[in-house]
Amino acid sequence: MGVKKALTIAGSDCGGGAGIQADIKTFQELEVYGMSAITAITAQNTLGVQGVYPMSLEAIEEQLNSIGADLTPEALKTGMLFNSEIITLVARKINEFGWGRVVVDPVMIAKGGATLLQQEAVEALRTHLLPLAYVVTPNVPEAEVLAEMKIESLDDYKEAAERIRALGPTYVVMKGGHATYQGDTIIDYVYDGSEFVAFESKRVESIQTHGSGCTFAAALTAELAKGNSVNVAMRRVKQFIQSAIENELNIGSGHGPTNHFAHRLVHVK
Ligand SMILES: Nc1ncnc2c1ncn2[C@@H]1O[C@H](COP(=O)(O)OP(=O)(O)OP(=O)(O)O)[C@@H](O)[C@H]1O
Ligand SMILES: Cc1ncc(CO)c(N)n1
Repeated sequence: MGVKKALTIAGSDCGGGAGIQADIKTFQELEVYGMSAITAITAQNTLGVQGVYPMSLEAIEEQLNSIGADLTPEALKTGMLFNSEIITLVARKINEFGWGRVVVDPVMIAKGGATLLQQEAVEALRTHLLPLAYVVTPNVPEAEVLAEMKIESLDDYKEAAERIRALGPTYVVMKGGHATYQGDTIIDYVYDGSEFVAFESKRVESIQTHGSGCTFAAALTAELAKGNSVNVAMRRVKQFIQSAIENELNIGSGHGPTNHFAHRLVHVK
C-alpha cells in the first residue's frame, strides 16, 4: 500500500504554530505525505498578526495546477482563504481536478482578533466552497456566522449544525473549544444529517492553543487520507489535539503554539 498524500490550501504562519506550518507538521506526525498551496503569507507570532499579504490568484492557481498534474491528494483541507476571489478559485480547481475528501476549516478570525477572512467573503464560502465539503469544522463563532444565529445552548448548537449541513457538507464537526456552557468538558459533535456523535475531552487550562483549530482539521484530513471514516478518524484526532495542548511547549510570550509532536510521548507512556 502506497503512502497517502494530503494537501493543505491555506495561509502561511511564519511563527510556525498555525496555518500551513501546523498542517504540514501534523500531516508528517500522522505519517501522511504533506503538500501545500499557499493562499496568503502572514507575519505573525504568539502575540498576534502583524501583517497579511494575499498571494496573486495566478500564483495560487499555478500551485494547484502543479499538484493536480502530478500528485493527486487522497484528502485536502482548506484554511485561511482571505477573500471571495480566492475562495471561488479554490472551489473551481477542486471541481476541475475532482478532488474528494475535502475538509473545510472555515477560518475567519485569529485568536488575537485579526481578520483572516474578509466579511464580504462569507457568502462565497457558503455558496461555493461548502457544497464541495466532505467535512466542515466550525468553532462556535464561525458556526454562528455560517448558520446566521446565536449559539447559547445545546439546542442552538444542534440547530446551527442542521443549518450548516443544509449548505452542502456531508458532515458537520462542531468544535466545542469556545462553548462556555460546557464547563470543564469540551464536546465536539459530529453531525451526519441524522445523528449527533459526541467526542468529549477534558478542558486544559492553557493559553497555549495557537493553531489548535488548524491542527485539529489537519489531523482529521490526515486520517481521512488514510481512508478512515469520520467517526474513526475523530478518535485519533481528539487524542492528537489533547496531547498537543496538554504538553505545553512554552514558546514565545503570548498565545503559544500547540505541541505537534506530543502524541509521541503518549504512545511511549
Ligand atoms: N483548552 C482546551 N483543552 C482541550 N482541548 C481543546 C482546548 N481548546 C480547544 N480544544 C480542542 O481543540 C480542537 C479545536 O477547537 P477550537 O474550538 O479551539 O478550534 P478553533 O477555535 O478553530 O481554533 P483556532 O483558534 O486555532 O482557530 C477541538 O477538538 C477542541 O475540542
Ligand atoms: C495563517 C493562519 N491560518 C489560520 C489561523 C487560525 O489559527 C492563523 N492564526 N493563521
